[in-house]
Amino acid sequence: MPVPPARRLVIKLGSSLVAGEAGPARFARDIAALCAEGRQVILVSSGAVALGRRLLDLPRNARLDQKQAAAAAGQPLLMQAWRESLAPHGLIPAQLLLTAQDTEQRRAFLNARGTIDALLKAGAIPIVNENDSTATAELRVGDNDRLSARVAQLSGAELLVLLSDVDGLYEADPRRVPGARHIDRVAAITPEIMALAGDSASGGLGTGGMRTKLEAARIAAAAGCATLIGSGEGEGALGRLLDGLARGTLVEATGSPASAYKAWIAGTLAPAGALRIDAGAAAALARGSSLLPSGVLAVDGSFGRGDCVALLDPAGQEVGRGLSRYDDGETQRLLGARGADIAGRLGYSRGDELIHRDDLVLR
Ligand SMILES: Nc1ncnc2c1ncn2[C@@H]1O[C@H](COP(=O)(O)OP(=O)(O)O)[C@@H](O)[C@H]1O
Ligand SMILES: N[C@@H](CCC(=O)OP(=O)(O)O)C(=O)O
Repeated sequence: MPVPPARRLVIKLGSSLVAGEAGPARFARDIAALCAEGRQVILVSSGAVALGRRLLDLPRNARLDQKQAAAAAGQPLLMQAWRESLAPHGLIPAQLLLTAQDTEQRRAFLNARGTIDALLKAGAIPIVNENDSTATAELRVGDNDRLSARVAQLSGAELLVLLSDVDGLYEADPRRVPGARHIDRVAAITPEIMALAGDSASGGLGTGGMRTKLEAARIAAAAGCATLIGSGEGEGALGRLLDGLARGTLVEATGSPASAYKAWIAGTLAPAGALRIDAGAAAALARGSSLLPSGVLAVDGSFGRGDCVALLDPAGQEVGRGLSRYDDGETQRLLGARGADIAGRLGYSRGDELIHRDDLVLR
């Protein structure tokens, strides 16, 4: 099965793989090989609850508060296991504990995105888990399949790999129906496809089963990211899956991460304010440039960093919209400034552009 090439990948590893006997060490060689090829790898690792439950001797059917306690005790063990696995390959793990809010609220989303970008630039491997110990019932994503899809969305990944104890989607749970047929490729997550998926049956370690994997694939697809569901069992499983040597289920993406991100800016956001720009700036934007402070004449409305603002030309026509790097007060102080003046005027700089071209959509 040909696997789409991806520069940035999110790889999610289920509890049964990470907190089981073999631990995460068997993935390290394949992760190192991906990095050596110049690919950017973000891991979403489950396992904190299972490891902590063992350490604290809590029952399998623990209450929510006991699971939260288990996650608090297990998370350091999980990171220790990853550190010991990655260090021999010269790789540095970095922990990110996210809540649902971090992936849904725009400012938190952009913050998490910035941190992941900075970690990848510094050569580290971001290892994400949900912040289980403090997330309340209403604020939880609840399973790492969906969390990993949110991470794929916020990091602009092209491929989400869901590694589990099963080599993809079957027409029925193969643990319950031994002769069930394997499905190689899914063009879209329709209700008929969703109906094939059952809950977790992996001896009580996993959360969500195939259902949450398909929900994750649907979120990822809408963000322009394909999903590959496969087995992570055995040495070299990740490499074999990505090389098309082991079977899995590929769920296709709709469009690209960049087009999905721009559609999100253009369609889902109501602008919080507006920037009146001059004719030169409007022409530069049409040529594909970012918006610099020197082309902005006036600031309307009240907006924060990361908020969406409309861009109005001298005739008052909206020529586009984008996410502002500076809030309304900062933007006001930057009117007419050149890049080099920004730090002088504000005492700091978040970059020369008011709106970077990647965060900008023209009408
Ligand atoms: N249609 C299906 N195809 C494949 N697996 C299924 C299906 N329905 C339910 N499952 C179950 O989903 C399990 C994988 O999910 P889960 O136990 O949550 O794993 P993980 O911990 O890796 O997230 C499989 O072991 C399998 O028993
Ligand atoms: N955040 C939890 C994992 C939740 C979860 O989705 O588990 P799994 O189905 O094994 O990927 C933990 O670290 O134990």
